[in-house]
Amino acid sequence: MKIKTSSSSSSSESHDSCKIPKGSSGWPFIGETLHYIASGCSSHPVSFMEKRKSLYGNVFKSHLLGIPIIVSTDPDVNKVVLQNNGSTFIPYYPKSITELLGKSSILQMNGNLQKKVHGLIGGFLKSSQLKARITKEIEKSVFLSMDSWKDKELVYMQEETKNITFPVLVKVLMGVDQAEDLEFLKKEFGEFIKGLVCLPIKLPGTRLYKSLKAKEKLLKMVKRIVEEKRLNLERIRTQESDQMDAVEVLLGDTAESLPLDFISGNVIEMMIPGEESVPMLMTLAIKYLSDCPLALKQLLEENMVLKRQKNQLNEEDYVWTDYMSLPFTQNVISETLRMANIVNAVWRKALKDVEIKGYLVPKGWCMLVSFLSIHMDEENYENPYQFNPWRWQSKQGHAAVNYNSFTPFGGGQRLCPGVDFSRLEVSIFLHHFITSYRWEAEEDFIVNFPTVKMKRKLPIRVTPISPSQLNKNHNTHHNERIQSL
Ligand code: HEM
Repeated sequence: MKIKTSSSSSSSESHDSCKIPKGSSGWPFIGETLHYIASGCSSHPVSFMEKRKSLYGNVFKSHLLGIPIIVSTDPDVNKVVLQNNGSTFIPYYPKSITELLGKSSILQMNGNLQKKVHGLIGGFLKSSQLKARITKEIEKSVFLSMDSWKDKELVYMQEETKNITFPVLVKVLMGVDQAEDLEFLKKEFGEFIKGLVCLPIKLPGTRLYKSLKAKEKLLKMVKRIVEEKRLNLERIRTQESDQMDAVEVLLGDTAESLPLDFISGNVIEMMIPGEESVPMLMTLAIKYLSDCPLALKQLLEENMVLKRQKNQLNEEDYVWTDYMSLPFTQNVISETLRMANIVNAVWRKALKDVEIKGYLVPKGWCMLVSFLSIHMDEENYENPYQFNPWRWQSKQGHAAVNYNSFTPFGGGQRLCPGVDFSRLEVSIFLHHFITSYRWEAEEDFIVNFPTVKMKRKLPIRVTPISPSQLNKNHNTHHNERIQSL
C-alpha cells in the first residue's frame, strides 16, 4: 500500500481529497480519556475501540491523555505506520515515560543509531549461540523456582514467573549472576518501572522522583559493570561470540565505539520491554490453559513425548531446538499472545502530513496503533474470545490469512528483537511446569489497565506429578485417541 506525505503543516481538516478520520474529540481538555480508561479497566478492554469502529469505521479520531489522536484498528493502516518508522512516524510516549527514558534510549531514538543498536541487539538475541547457552540458564532458573514451591500452599504465578525471567534477563544483558547484585538490580529496577505510568511531576516524594532516583542507582551499578568490561575490550573482541552478553556486544562493535553512558542507559532501558512481558506471557498461558482442559491435555501429550524421548535416550540434556520444535506448544503461545498481551498497542507521532488508505494524519498528531482490537476482531479471527490454539494449526489460521493481523511483537524496523528469546523462555517454562505438576487455579481475572496483569497474581495450588501418574496419563490419552479415530 502506498502512502503520500507532505512536510507542510496541515491547518485545515482536509488534504486534497483526504480527510482526517471521523470521530469525536470528547470533552474539552480530557477528551475521551475517561472512556478509554474505563474500557481498559473493564472485562472487555476493546469496547472503546468497538463502539467507535461501529460509528466511524476502522480508523477514527479521538482525544486521549491531552492530545488529539488517530486510532487505527485496521491491519493495513497499522502495517504502513509500523513500516514507516523514522522519517514519517516516530515513537511517542507519555511524559512520565520520556522523563524516565534517556533521550538516547533505543525505545525513543531514531535514525541510523536506532538501526545500528537494533541490528546489534537483534542479531545477538536471535543467534543460535545465545539460544544454546541461555537454554541452560533458563532451565536452571525454572528448576530453582519450582524447588521453592514445596512448602507453599499457594503459588502466585505472576510473581514466580518474574523470579524465573529476571535472573535470565540480567545475565543476557550484562552477565550479572551474583546473588547480591541480582537482588540490588531487582529491587531498584522494580522501583524504577513503577514510575512508567504516573503523573509527570518530578518533586521530592512523588512517584516519578522516586523512580528517577532508582534509575540513578541502577546507572551507577551498570556503569561500573560496563567500565570493567571496557577494560577487557581486547579480550572481548577475541572471545567466542557464544560467551558474550549484550553489553559486550555493544562494546565490541568495531565500526564505532558507543559512549559508556549510552550503553549503560540503554541496557537499563532494554530491561523494560524484557522484564514484564515474558513473565506475563507465561502467567497468561497458565490462566488460559487452566480454563481449557482440552488444550492442556494436548500440550501435555506433546511435551511428554519429548520428555520420554529424553529419558529413554538417557539424554537429560535438552537443546533449544527441542523446545522450539513442539508445534502445539508454539500454537498455545501464539494464541495467548493474540488474546492478551502486555503490549496491546504502540503510539506514534506523525512528522509530516500523511495519507494512508484515504485517511489524513496531520503533522504533529499522534496515532494509536492498536494490536488487541485487531486480534479480537471476528473479521480476522473466528470466535475471537475463544482460546483456540488449534486455529494456528491450519495454514489459514496461521496469522489469520493476513499476516498484518497478528502483531504482538510489533513490526517494521522496531519489530521486537526479543521474539525468539521470549518464545524459547516460555516453551522451556511450559515444558517443565506442565510435565512436573498438576495444578488448580483459584478464580482470578485479567486486568488491562494501565498494563495487563492478573487481579490476584494468579494463585494456584500445585501437586507434583509422579512418574507413574505420567505414564498412566499417557496411556489414557493414547486410548482416548484410538477410540476417537
Ligand atoms: C512476550 C514478550 C515480548 C513482547 C510481547 C514484546 C513486544 C514488543 C513490541 C510490540 C515492540 C515494538 C515497540 C514499538 O514498535 O514501539 C518491542 C520492542 C522491543 N523489544 Fe520486545 N517484547 C517482548 C520481549 C522482549 C524481550 C525479552 C526483550 C529483550 C531481552 C525485548 C526487547 C525489545 C527492544 C530492545 C525493543 C525496542 C526495539 C526498537 O525500538 O528498535 N522484548 N517489543
